[in-house]
Amino acid sequence: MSSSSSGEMVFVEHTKGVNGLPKVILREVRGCSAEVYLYGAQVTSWKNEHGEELLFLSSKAIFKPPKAIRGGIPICFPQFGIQGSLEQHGFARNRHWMVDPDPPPFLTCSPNKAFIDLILKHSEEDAKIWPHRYEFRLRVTLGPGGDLMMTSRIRNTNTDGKPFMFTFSYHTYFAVTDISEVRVEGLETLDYLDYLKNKERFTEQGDAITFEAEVDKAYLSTPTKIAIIDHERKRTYELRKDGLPDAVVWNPWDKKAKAIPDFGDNEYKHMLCVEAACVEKPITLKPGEEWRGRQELSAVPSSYCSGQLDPQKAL
Ligand SMILES: O=P(O)(O)OC[C@H]1O[C@@H](O)[C@H](O)[C@@H](O)[C@@H]1O
Repeated sequence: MSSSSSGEMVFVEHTKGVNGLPKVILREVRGCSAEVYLYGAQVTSWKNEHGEELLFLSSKAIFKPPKAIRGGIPICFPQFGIQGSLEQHGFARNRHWMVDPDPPPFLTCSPNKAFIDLILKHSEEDAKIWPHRYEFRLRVTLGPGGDLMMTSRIRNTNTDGKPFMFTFSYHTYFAVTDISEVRVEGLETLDYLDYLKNKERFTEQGDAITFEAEVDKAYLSTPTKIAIIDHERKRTYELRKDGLPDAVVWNPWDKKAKAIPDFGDNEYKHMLCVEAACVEKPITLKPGEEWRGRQELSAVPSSYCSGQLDPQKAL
C-alpha cells in the first residue's frame, strides 16, 4: 500500500506509465486500485482488494500515440464506430487529456477520496475534422467498496450558435476467465443492431446471452443494469448506467482476433466488451447545454448476485 512520508495513505498518485505516458493511480483503503492514462483518459487497470485484475488489457497493447490503447476502458467520442466522417470511435481515445484544474462541483456529497478529474477541449487541429467547440470533463472515482465510477460531462461551447451531435461509448473490456463460460443478463428480449449483418435490426430471444462465435451488436434502450457472469471465476460484474440508453457487446473471436495487430491470437477467450453507449440516436447539444453520461462497475462473487439482479432498478 502506497503511503506518504507522514505515513498517510495516498489515494491519488500522479506517476508515469508505459513509454513515460502520464498516469494516475487511484487507491482505496481495502487495497483496490485503478489506473488512468491521461492519453485517452483511459482506465487501463481496475483491481479488487485481492489485487486481481478485472479489466482486460492486451499483451500487445501499444502505448504509443496515435494508436489507442487496446483494452481497459477507451472512450468513444464524438463518434461511435464508423457511423460518421471521423476515424472509427472518434478521437477522444487518442488525445492527450489534462488534469482538470477547475472541476465542477458534484451534486452528491461523496466520501470518496480516490478520484481524478480530466478534461479535453477543442483544438484548432481537431476543428478541421469536427468543427465544434466543446469541453469534455471526465471524473473517474474508485469507491470505498472498490466500485469504479465514471461520469462524463460534455458541454457545447460553440460561439457560432450551432448545435452539435455526437454518439458515445465507454468501451469497457471486462476480463473473463473463459468466454465460452460467460453469460450476460439484462439484454434478453431486446432489439439490437447487428454490426456483422450491416446493422440489420433483430430481436434477442428470451435466454441470457452466451458466446460461441464473433459478436458485434448494439442492444437498444436497455435496462440500466447489466450483469456479466464469469462462471469459472464465480464472479459477476455489474454494470449500471445512466444517460446511456444502449449497450454494445463485442468479442472478435478467433479469426478477427488474428487480424487485429495489437490483439493476441487467443486473447479473445479472456475478454468481453460490454459498452454503456449511446449509438442509435445521437445526442444533440445546443450552445451552453451539457450532457451527462455515467457508468458504475462493481465486481461481486456470483453467489451474491445471481438471481438478485433487478434490471429495472435505476442507478
Ligand atoms: O479496433 P477498435 O477500433 O478499437 O474497435 C473494436 C470494436 O469496437 C466495438 O465497439 C465495435 O462495435 C466493433 O465493430 C469494433 O471492431
